[in-house]
Amino acid sequence: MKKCREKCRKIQPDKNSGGNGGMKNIEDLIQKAVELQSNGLVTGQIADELNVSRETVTWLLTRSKKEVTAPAPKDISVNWSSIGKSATRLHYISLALCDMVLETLEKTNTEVDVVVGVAASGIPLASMMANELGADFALYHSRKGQDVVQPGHKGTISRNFGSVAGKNCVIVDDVITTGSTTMEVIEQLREMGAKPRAVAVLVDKKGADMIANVPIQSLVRIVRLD
Ligand SMILES: O=P(O)(O)OC[C@H]1O[C@H](OP(=O)(O)OP(=O)(O)O)[C@H](O)[C@@H]1O
Repeated sequence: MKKCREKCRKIQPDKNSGGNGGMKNIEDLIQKAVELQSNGLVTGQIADELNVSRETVTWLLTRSKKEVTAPAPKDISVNWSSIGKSATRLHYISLALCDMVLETLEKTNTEVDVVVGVAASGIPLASMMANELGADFALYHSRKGQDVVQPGHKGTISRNFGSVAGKNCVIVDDVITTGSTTMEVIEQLREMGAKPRAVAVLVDKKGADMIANVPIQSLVRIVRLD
């Protein structure tokens, strides 16, 4: 623990931001949405960047023009930059996710062959988890990361890293919002002959136990009461 504290002291607090990448309230979120829009990002990209729904982005951008009368959409903005900024913190979080995945896979006596990181935000955690589990690391580029998404376009496994065919896979991402990316990765891996066995994420905003028959493990699961 002393070693941990020594390492942790090296992590620099963000100036002017309270240490969480600068988004503390709705006004910060609005400002960030406007900034991303002026950098050329479209609604879906801003939504992914802020880990909120498209509807919320539309609301934030309208509100920035002081035009809004509608109440805010029911949504939760996820900012995990206090973890993502530090390899040390990512490492400890990846250990927790490994523990949760192993607990799930023990029930079916399944070994992990490959940890598949979903680009971009799933990559650092997946890489650290693969190291810890003694498994290969593979990288999945989702459809929505493509410049122009046409019907029939598929996501891809990067050839620079591990392959997945015939292997037990654990899929790692940062956040599940609608679950469409997770669904896509599972379906795509199955088409490639892989066996998706578990999904590990930091935050599951959908509150799902399973997606396409694959168990979901999350550090934090959001469950709406309304
Ligand atoms: O459950 P969903 O509604 O599909 O949304 C979740 C996905 O959206 C974000 O990915 P994005 O493609 O924006 O890439 P990023 O990792 O670079 O943020 C996030 O990292 C998940 O992969």
